[in-house]
Amino acid sequence: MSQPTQHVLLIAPVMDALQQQLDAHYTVHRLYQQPDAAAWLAENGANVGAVVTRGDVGVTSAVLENLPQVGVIAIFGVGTDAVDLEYARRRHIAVTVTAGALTDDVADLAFGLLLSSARQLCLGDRFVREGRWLQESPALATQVSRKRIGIFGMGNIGRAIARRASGFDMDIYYTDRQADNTLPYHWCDDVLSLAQRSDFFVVAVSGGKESQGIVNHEVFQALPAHALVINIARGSIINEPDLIAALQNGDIAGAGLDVFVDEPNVPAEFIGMDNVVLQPHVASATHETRQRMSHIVFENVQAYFNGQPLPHRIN
Ligand SMILES: NC(=O)c1ccc[n+]([C@@H]2O[C@H](COP(=O)([O-])OP(=O)(O)OC[C@H]3O[C@@H](n4cnc5c(N)ncnc54)[C@H](O)[C@@H]3O)[C@@H](O)[C@H]2O)c1
Ligand SMILES: O=C(O)[C@H](O)COP(=O)(O)O
Repeated sequence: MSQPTQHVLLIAPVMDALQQQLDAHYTVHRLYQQPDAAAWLAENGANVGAVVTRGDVGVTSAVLENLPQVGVIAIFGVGTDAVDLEYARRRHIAVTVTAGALTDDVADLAFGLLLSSARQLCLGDRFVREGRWLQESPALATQVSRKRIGIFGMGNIGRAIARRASGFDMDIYYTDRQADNTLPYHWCDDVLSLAQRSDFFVVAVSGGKESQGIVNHEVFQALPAHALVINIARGSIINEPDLIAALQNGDIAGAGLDVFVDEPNVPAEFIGMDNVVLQPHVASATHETRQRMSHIVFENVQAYFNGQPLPHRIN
């Protein structure tokens, strides 16, 4: 039986420690460093056994077309929206993710954004640094405890956000593809009815074609004017021009955003708004979690080349 080739194709940079570990065990090719990626793929693609990529970058089917022997796509992350899973299935290419490793950190950042937005932590910080406290009183902010939180997407991260919200005695509403009757939270039939019941509206649904732009003008109209919108999932889920308009028109009170449509480009309108808290897609970016994610990616690549079952396979 022929063994898979021991060549790894890295689509985008990942943690240095993971790159070093891959380099130590395999021949690693960095597609993002190739001046002519198409020419490189045509010449060398046949050798590649494993693809390593990030959730936000994925790998195109056009690249995979050039990799006839590839058997695994190991994603450093949980988002699969940048990989055509149907195509991978047809080609019998396994897909692995780092599920479980990042859930708590992402939920923590969602809550950090929620608290920062409601309690105006960034404005308070600026107020102290600029010495304005010496001359004026700080502004009042918005209470979080006992308010209503609407969670769009009750998957691993949505559930972890709900657990945190329980600690704040919040009233928890959610929607997803289907209700989970084992959950002690209020089910909403759709995203609009969720919006109507949300003081805080948190986007934790997966990205991809099905959810693209689903949080749009209609949703912003359904939200109360005091609502704050938090997004730690994917920029593509929110219609960004609609969100900007809703903020400009006062249809909602503010937003806390870790993800954007065209990262790392962030619309100038957001940058100019004091009621928007911005983060550079760092929800899983702690030393502990990124190490765990690296370990999982390596484990899967190693299992593949050793002909063993892949421990974190989803497709
Ligand atoms: N900001 C970050 O750094 C970061 C980190 C990790 C994950 N993420 C994003 O967060 C997303 C959620 O992660 P997770 O671990 O909770 O995933 P998950 O698969 O456990 O949960 C996703 C949930 O969304 C639901 N869903 C998907 N499409 C839907 C639709 N159209 N309508 C209603 N519900 C729908 C699914 O049923 C599922 O319950 C990921 O897909 C990823 O894109 C972002
Ligand atoms: O780098 C990223 O995109 C996140 O840290 C993790 O990826 P994900 O959002 O696809 O899970």
